[in-house]
Amino acid sequence: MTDTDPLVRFSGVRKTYGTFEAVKHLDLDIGRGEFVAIMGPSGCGKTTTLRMLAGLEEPTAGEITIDGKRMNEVSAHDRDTPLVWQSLALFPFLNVKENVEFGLKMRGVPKPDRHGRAMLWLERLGLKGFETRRIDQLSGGQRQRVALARSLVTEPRMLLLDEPLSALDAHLVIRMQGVLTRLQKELGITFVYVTHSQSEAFAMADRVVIMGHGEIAQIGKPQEIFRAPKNRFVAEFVGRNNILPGKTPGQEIVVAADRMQVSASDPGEGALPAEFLSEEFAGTGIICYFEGPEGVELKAQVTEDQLENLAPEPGQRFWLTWAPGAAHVMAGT
Ligand SMILES: Nc1ncnc2c1ncn2[C@@H]1O[C@H](COP(=O)(O)OP(=O)(O)OP(=O)(O)O)[C@@H](O)[C@H]1O
Repeated sequence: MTDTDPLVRFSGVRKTYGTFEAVKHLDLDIGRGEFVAIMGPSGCGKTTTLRMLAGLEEPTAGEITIDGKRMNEVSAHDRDTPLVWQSLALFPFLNVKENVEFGLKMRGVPKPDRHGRAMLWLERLGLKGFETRRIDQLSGGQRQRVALARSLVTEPRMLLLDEPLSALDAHLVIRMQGVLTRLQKELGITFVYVTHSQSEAFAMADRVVIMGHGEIAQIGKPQEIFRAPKNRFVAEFVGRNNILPGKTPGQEIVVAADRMQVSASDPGEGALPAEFLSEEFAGTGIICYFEGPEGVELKAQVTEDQLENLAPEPGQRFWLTWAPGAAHVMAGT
């Protein structure tokens, strides 16, 4: 094994429940120290994929290796792959420190050592002073940090996270995203993070795996997936994209909403006439929705100043244009 060999390899992995194929065929390498997010709509097989990596489900076919060793038959207990998930599963009858120490106790680490390591991780996660609190005396964000400390205290090579932030308020999600990315980079641990949230995946991951119907639809850096979706499924899932007919029959192009320009008068050839429908404030700008030719929905992101100048009224006619370089031709459906 060299450092450049992947830490994890899924080769032709399939998982069926009865006749239902939850994961059809998965080939995926995950590098050492990489932050990979697996994203996709509900039921696409992302949790099943993570559970197979954790050893909680056995693949029906194919092979999963960690560090080059076949893992298919290795139980969760005998793997170095703790899983953090939304429901946390902290022990309510143990206090904060006891929760963090639990994994070490199970591994027979002596008491003074346990104490020192638990305190170190509580401090790293900003939980100093909370050692003797009961779990029900903590906020959601604090509980999540206890869960992380509990998983990280055993210093695993890899941490698996299944929608760990989905129960938190929006402002806490942003803070926890910062905590997670900082920890991951500092520790150099591999993170495999399952989420249905594009903003979480794109904000944190080095690479994003988009899954649909038990298969990988695209793997790439967040920007690649956003700017160059491979097919309609990815383009629609990522959102804020316009999918338009290309120059040749059957071809489709994608233009991201932030690359669409809106004019109140017809700028000439190539402009798409569109009726204004509504607008939506979206943090980074304002998304304007239009109805284009043949009822197709179109989106353009504008600034507040632009919106003020356009002063669009529902039903009003506008023209949408984009620079030639802004259109990405999709490879397939
Ligand atoms: N134990 C099981 N028995 C039968 N079917 C299952 C089982 N576990 C999962 N499935 C099915 O497999 C498919 C994939 O499930 P999975 O939990 O991996 O999806 P997911 O992408 O994580 O979805 P979500 O975002 O809703 O959690 C779903 O259709 C689900 O109903």
